[in-house]
Amino acid sequence: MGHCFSYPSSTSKTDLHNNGTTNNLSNGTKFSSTTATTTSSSIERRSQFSEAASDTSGGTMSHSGLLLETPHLKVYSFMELKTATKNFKPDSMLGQGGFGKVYRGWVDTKTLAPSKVGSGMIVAVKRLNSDSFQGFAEWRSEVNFLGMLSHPNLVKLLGYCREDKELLLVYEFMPKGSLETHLFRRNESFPWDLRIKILIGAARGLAYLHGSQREVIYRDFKASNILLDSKYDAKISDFGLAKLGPSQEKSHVTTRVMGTQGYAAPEYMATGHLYVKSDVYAFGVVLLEVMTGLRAHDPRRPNGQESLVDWLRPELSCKYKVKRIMDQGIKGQYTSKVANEMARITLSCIEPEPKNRPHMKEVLDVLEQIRKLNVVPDTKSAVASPSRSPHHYHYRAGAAGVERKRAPPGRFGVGK
Ligand SMILES: Nc1ncnc2c1ncn2[C@@H]1O[C@H](COP(=O)(O)OP(=O)(O)OP(=O)(O)O)[C@@H](O)[C@H]1O
Repeated sequence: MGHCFSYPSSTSKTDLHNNGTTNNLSNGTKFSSTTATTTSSSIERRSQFSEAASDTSGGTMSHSGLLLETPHLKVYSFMELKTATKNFKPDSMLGQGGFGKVYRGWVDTKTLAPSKVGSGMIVAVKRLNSDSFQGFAEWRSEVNFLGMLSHPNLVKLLGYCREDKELLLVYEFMPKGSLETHLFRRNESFPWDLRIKILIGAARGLAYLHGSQREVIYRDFKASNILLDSKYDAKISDFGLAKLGPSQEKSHVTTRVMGTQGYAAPEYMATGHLYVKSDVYAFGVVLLEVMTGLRAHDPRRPNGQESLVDWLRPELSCKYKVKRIMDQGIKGQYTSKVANEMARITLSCIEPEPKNRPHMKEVLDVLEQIRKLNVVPDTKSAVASPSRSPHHYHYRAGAAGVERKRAPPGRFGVGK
């Protein structure tokens, strides 16, 4: 056990690693039973918006819920967005999520009015499947949250459209796609320095949400919701499941468990109790994905390995095991110290008990220290595999070789 580390950490300034229990709670087996919660999602959604309304003045009640006043968002007609996307032509599709398709569109840089293809600036237009109640709830949540919040690490919502059954959202365009695409959908391995840069940006975004006047629980943190701008700066997208946290130090109790398989915190799966620390757990899962290059949940893996956390949690506390689980594609781009510090912070984020997890601000501090630590990469391996060098990495959203369309991710608790 000489190589196994224990808590507390001697290097961290923050008190991150003071709980050593490594419990193999299997969220993978639990959530199928918890998704059978009987209360309807409409109740949950209504309570969310009455909370939102109590904090923001000037909302207008539509027949199906509260849409807060968001004066800086542009309201588009369906016709305008049809024009901006070349009639939602399949070749302008950027991607597909559980609730709709995302298209490339063009708008005027100043007025944001739809423009001809090739003039003005590119935007991403999400057209939601409007036939499910959940689709509408996600659309409304997105408009309300992103209409109120603004931060360099949150994707910018520029406008929206609601016309008959059509629900659309217009976002700033993120040319480098999502972290998920880079980690799992490309043959070329994604360089370590970009991975850590992205994690820091995402941590900053989440810390901002948790630190806002009335804390926001994001609830769907995962690699596919971390979008990347031209400099690989991370921006959190998709506020469809976000919730305002409870006042005081209580948890938010949801009547229906929703999220994405592999990322949901055990307390949330088991009880529906939601804390900002539930987001910290999901962040820890993303840390593990970034370290290993493996998906949070993969039913194609052998028995017992489907859930990344359940499978690899024990490996995170032993130095020699950490080395073994690191993504082979980035060998030589990080030091052993970096790998071990990553393992420590990951382990503390995925602590079974929410109160034992660090705050996002602490996670951010640790990641910034880890970035500074990584000054002496193993140059021998970097030379041995030049194609893996960070400088050779290129990506363009929608470019050939990048999967544009995919099966909806394994979200649960929703009626799609
Ligand atoms: N602002 C954007 N700029 C560029 N591409 C985007 C943008 N928003 C979304 N996309 C692309 O569209 C894809 C689908 O996004 P969407 O948010 O609908 O789904 P998701 O987050 O991948 O899955 P789900 O919504 O089911 O959780 C993304 O993976 C990304 O490739």
